[in-house]
Amino acid sequence: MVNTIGVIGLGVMGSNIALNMANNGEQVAVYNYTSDLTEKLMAKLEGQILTPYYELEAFVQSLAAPRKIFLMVTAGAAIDSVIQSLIPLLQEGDVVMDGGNSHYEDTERRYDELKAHGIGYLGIGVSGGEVGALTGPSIMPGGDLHFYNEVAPILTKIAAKADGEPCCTYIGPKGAGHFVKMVHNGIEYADMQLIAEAYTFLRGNLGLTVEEIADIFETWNAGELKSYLIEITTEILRKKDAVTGLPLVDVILDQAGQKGTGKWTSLQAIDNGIPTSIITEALFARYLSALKEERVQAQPILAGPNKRMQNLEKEQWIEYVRQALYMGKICAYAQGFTQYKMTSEIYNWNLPLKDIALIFRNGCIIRAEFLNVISEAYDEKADLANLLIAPYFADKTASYQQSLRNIVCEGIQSGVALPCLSSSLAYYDSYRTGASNANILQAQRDYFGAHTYKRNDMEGTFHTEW
Ligand SMILES: NC(=O)C1=CN([C@@H]2O[C@H](COP(=O)(O)OP(=O)(O)OC[C@H]3O[C@@H](n4cnc5c(N)ncnc54)[C@H](OP(=O)(O)O)[C@@H]3O)[C@@H](O)[C@H]2O)C=CC1
Ligand SMILES: O=C(CO)[C@H](O)[C@H](O)COP(=O)(O)O
Repeated sequence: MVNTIGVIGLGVMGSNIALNMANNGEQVAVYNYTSDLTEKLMAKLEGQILTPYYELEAFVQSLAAPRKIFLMVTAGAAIDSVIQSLIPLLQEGDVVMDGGNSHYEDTERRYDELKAHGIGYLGIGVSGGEVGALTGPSIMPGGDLHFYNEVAPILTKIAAKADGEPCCTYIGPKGAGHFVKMVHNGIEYADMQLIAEAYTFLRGNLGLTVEEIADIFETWNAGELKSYLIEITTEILRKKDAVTGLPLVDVILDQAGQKGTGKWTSLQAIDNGIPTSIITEALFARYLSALKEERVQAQPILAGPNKRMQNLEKEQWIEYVRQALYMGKICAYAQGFTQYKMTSEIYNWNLPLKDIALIFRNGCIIRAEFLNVISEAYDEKADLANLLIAPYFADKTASYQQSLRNIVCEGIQSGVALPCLSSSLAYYDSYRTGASNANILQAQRDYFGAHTYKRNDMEGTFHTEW
């Protein structure tokens, strides 16, 4: 049997990626290091042909040369372990692809190791969740272009399509693909948290029911906020708990999980001086949510504002929330794309920002109508410093900033935390401030540590005997 591609790791994502490949005409060999998942997958096949292997060597030998192997295993040590088992079985020219959420620096290390053996290594960001893996994810491949070109016919076939184009494009060398996926997830955290805050305001400050909010989200999803995350949140809000009959969201414990990619996004930004405050606030919101017991204990101890809740005019304030959410989203994506731009310059990756926006239009978790305007902004000016100053976004924020101010002020006055909406406004206001207060910081640093400062009226470095 000669298989055209092999998939290792048959969990949630790997089994569906393998089926997606088979549905697109590939002869797919599958292997999992424990046999249970392989048997489970083989039992649920509906006409698709996958060929299972229970020994790694037989799996590798079944593949046409040069071999193409797609890993979809738990990120971290498991990937290293699989790679170490594969190396003695592979030949020069074979290509190993890692489709998991690996840290891009791990990908660079693995790339170097496999390159020394003449084996190609592609770090491939895959987004779309369980369903996307089967029906078409967004795919972000990084590594050597000639190795990408060998697997591109398969990857582009299995990818989601937007306007008939595959949501898969070559991202850049070495770890660039996994880097782009990592920041995608950071943006995802911010987008999710912004939606959660809009929900909080509609529910708490406007007193709307979960069903009413579902209807509002459905309406929003027909306009400029149209996105997968708004769409699924509408469905989530409509779901009733089978046990209590309550909206399911009302019985879900308010402690958010996370698997690390959002944290890595913030750490990378902090390490490299990239301002991603909204993304990081979204991460911290998850961390604070995890302190459930402490929050419950603090609730009766800590005072809130004296001000009583205002009776807000609903229709008007629903529109403010919509505009505030859109504006928050613009600021969060501006931060994520700034992280792409600045990191691309650090590594000399030449990341294709316009194409990244294009491949995010379908398949991935942050897919949205909005990505069309982002791609247009980079089409007009490839070296745009920040999305906020692109004409479309400058006009939009000019129209919507007052709504964001209204919502943030009302949240502050009523004692409702809106960390990402507030952070969006602070980012917007800071970015549009030509003369900031960093002069005070520089003076303080020079006062206590003789760190010196620069002047805005003459060249040179100065120190004052304060
Ligand atoms: N779920 C999602 O929505 C998305 C996930 N991802 C990423 O894709 C990757 C896979 O995720 P997912 O399919 O959800 O995870 P699962 O937990 O469902 O699957 C993990 C797979 O890795 C295998 N595995 C675990 N440890 C080892 C090991 N030491 N050696 C060999 N194989 C091992 C597991 O085999 P066994 O069960 O037999 O141990 C299983 O096949 C992760 O990196 C994840 O972050 C990316 C995009 C979306
Ligand atoms: O990559 C993904 C989506 O794009 C995965 O679903 C990932 O697990 C999401 O991150 P987290 O679990 O930290 O919320």
